[in-house]
Amino acid sequence: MEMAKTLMVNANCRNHLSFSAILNSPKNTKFSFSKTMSMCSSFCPRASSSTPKDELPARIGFLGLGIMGSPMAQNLIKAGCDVTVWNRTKSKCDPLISLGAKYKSSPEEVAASCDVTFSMLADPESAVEVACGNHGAAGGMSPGKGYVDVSTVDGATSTSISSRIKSTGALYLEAPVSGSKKPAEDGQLIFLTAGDKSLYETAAPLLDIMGKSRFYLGDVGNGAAMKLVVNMIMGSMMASFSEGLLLSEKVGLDPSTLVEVISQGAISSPMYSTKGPSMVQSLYPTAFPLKHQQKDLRLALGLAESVSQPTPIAAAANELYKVAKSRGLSNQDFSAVIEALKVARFGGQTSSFSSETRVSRRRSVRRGACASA
Ligand SMILES: NC(=O)C1=CN([C@@H]2O[C@H](COP(=O)(O)OP(=O)(O)OC[C@H]3O[C@@H](n4cnc5c(N)ncnc54)[C@H](OP(=O)(O)O)[C@@H]3O)[C@@H](O)[C@H]2O)C=CC1
Ligand SMILES: O=CC(=O)O
Repeated sequence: MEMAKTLMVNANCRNHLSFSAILNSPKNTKFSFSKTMSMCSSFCPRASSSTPKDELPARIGFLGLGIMGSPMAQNLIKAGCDVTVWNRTKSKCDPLISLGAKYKSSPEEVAASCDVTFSMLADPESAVEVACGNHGAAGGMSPGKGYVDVSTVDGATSTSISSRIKSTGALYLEAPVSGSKKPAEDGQLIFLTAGDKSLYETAAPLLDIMGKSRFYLGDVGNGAAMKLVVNMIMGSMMASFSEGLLLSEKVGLDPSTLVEVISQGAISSPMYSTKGPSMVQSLYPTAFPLKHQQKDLRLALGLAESVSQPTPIAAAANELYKVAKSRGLSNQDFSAVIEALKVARFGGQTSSFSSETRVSRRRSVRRGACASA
């Protein structure tokens, strides 16, 4: 078995089991880990020291080199991994090839030439296409290999990809990430994994290169569900923050001061502190595309529907993101959802946080207050 020659798993959890020992175990899916392993089976922070290069899976594939996939693959290359890349738009492979990555011209060829293949695709449709479509990764999978899908998709999609991959004898792990462009660049992602535990252990040193922590959540679907719940909350938070910024401005307050006030209190969040200042300037440099946030809300609402859980706040937020999409903001950062709340006026111009409008509005609010006093 190709993988077996290199795999010592999970320095982080202090378990040094070879991959061959795991796969050849009579109870493959229930191999007997030490108590230490069961203690850290749910949550593991990143290993404090880096895993020696010769303990990493030998050949790593990476499919999908968008905002997230590119820096994730780059971190693997920089850590000394042997990485083979593929992306639908080939030009996005070039910077990684110049860093030392190999290139194959289809997901199938990548999977055939690698031990563990990661995929980071836009949505359920592309995740299925790349895994199971014509010349998809499944065509190159076989026993001893693993497929780790880190895209944000719904549980049903993940389950169907899992079935196809496992029908080849390979292992499957869903591992969506929490954390955006900057955490991806800094190797600070949070992995929400579920599926084959032995592949989780094999992939752990790689996850630790790309992320700061990882959760193992059990059966396929649980990682997807956790990610959707997190992003449902995030989408609603951003919509609510947008309302607050615009309301503060309309009543004559400085939205930048609101951002500062929030940063010091109980609802402080890195998301508000990082995105707030640019939102005040009506700037939305893309880290997490708005179309993906709306996709996640749509999928989260489907998840809620499947268990009859009311989610009225998320449903309202979803409508707002749909409006933003219809205004051509799909590829802007999801903080551009604030634009959906700006009232059209002056021949179609929407309001903005220009200091001029802020000052004049503050004056007129004060005038109104005096007049009614
Ligand atoms: N950006 C973020 O902050 C975060 C994103 N995510 C999730 O990660 C995933 C990727 O996000 P991100 O990198 O931002 O997205 P991007 O839109 O930047 O990249 C999407 C990737 O999917 C590929 N793709 C899209 N459609 C197809 C298709 N039909 N066939 C093959 N490949 C396709 C794109 O290829 P091409 O280059 O050819 O278009 C590209 O590689 C999404 O599921 C997103 O929800 C999770 C956490 C954070
Ligand atoms: O999915 C987006 C994120 O920031 O996490």
